[in-house]
Amino acid sequence: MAIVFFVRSKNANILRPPLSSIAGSTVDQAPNKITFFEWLTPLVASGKKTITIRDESESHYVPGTRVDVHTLEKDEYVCQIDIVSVEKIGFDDINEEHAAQEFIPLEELKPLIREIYPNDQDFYVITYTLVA
Ligand SMILES: CC(=O)Nc1ccn([C@H]2C[C@H](O)[C@@H](CO)O2)c(=O)n1
Repeated sequence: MAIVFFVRSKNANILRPPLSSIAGSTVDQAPNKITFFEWLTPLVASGKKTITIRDESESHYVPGTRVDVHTLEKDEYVCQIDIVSVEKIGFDDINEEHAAQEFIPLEELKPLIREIYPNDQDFYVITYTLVA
């Protein structure tokens, strides 16, 4: 059983859970590394690509945390990103807006996701910002 202590916000007279226990993932346990296919890393490092769509096993990133980006193939460090949000999405709901944020045409993005994850229906849109 998890016990969550509430703290009084400095800015408002409301009680909120401490940031370390929001959404079931704690900042302490948050992953601090993400890998991308090497061919995609220039898009991440230039700030052109601002989301990635992953399966449940790679969905445990925590908004507000900073993550090191490495290449999948050689595990080379590329840059850092700050996680903004992690939102569940069905494969059928992936649309042109996601494609623009992925910086990949939709007609390429959906087959790519299907190739990586042949059997999944549920995915997670991880939105991030490049750390300057
Ligand atoms: C291990 C693994 O699956 N790594 C992945 C998965 C996906 N991507 C990219 C490809 C697309 O841009 C989006 C959508 O899945 O994420 C990746 O770079 N590495």
